Amino acid sequence: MEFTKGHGTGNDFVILPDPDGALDLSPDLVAAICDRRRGIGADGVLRVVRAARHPEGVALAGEAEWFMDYWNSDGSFAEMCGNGARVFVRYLLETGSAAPSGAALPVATRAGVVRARVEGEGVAVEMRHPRLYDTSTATLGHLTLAGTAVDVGNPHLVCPLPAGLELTALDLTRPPEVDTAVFPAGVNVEFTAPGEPVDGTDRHVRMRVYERGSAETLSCGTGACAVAAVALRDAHRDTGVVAVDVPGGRLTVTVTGDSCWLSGPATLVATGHLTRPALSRP
Ligand SMILES: N[C@@H](CCC[C@H](N)C(=O)O)C(=O)O
Repeated sequence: MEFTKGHGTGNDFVILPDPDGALDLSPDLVAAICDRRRGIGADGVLRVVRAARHPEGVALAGEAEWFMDYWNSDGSFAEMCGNGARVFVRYLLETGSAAPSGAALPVATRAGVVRARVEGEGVAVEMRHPRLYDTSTATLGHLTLAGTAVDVGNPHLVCPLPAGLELTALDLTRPPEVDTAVFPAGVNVEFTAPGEPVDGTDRHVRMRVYERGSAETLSCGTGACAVAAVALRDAHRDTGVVAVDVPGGRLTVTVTGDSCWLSGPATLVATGHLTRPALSRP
């Protein structure tokens, strides 16, 4: 099985080309591939399938040639992955699976079709417009934080830290406790703190994230969109440009009345051959 490894601001993925949807990918195999000691190691897997050849992509095949079949590192599915979509597009272009053009490139996902464009070294993806829909809490040990629930195709809970508490002080080695009545399918939890002003942006936020299905990651694109939407709401704005610093770098989110663009670096770092026996785990 051929693979490519790539990342967007440190959110890393194993990319598996499977144009005809012939690969027998299972949760166990995904978890084995993502294992950082016995496998290749990644936050998730991106299977590259023709939309027409994937059961969840076929209805979108008229709009997009390729379906991003995203899996979390524990072998669970997610509806959407913002950094994954940016790396997926980089892969399509670098392998010649899609032709570079002035027009935005459509990609089918479980959350619908997203459109992408190359911006120098980076890739920008037009995401679903974030929808703020509830309030809830996340608990880490003795610390309970209030937050805003945001739908970006997948679920998020954005929790600003109280003044005086630093992001580095949080222990994210364990999952935050969340209200399963509000988040029956689980949730990605972002912890945020304000950043210093950044030229060309309206807001600057720093964040750490505990991802559903992947634990703490260095970056989360949908999470950055959720964080930007909450930052703009808190500034009494509907639109604006927000710099979101994640442990793996900087993402920029541009929210207009009807669109939300996520941009940042997207890089391919290696290709190789995966042997299934080598992935067997005790
Ligand atoms: N890192 C991703 C989000 C991946 C999916 C998430 N863990 C979930 O289960 O919803 C991103 O960049 O958006």
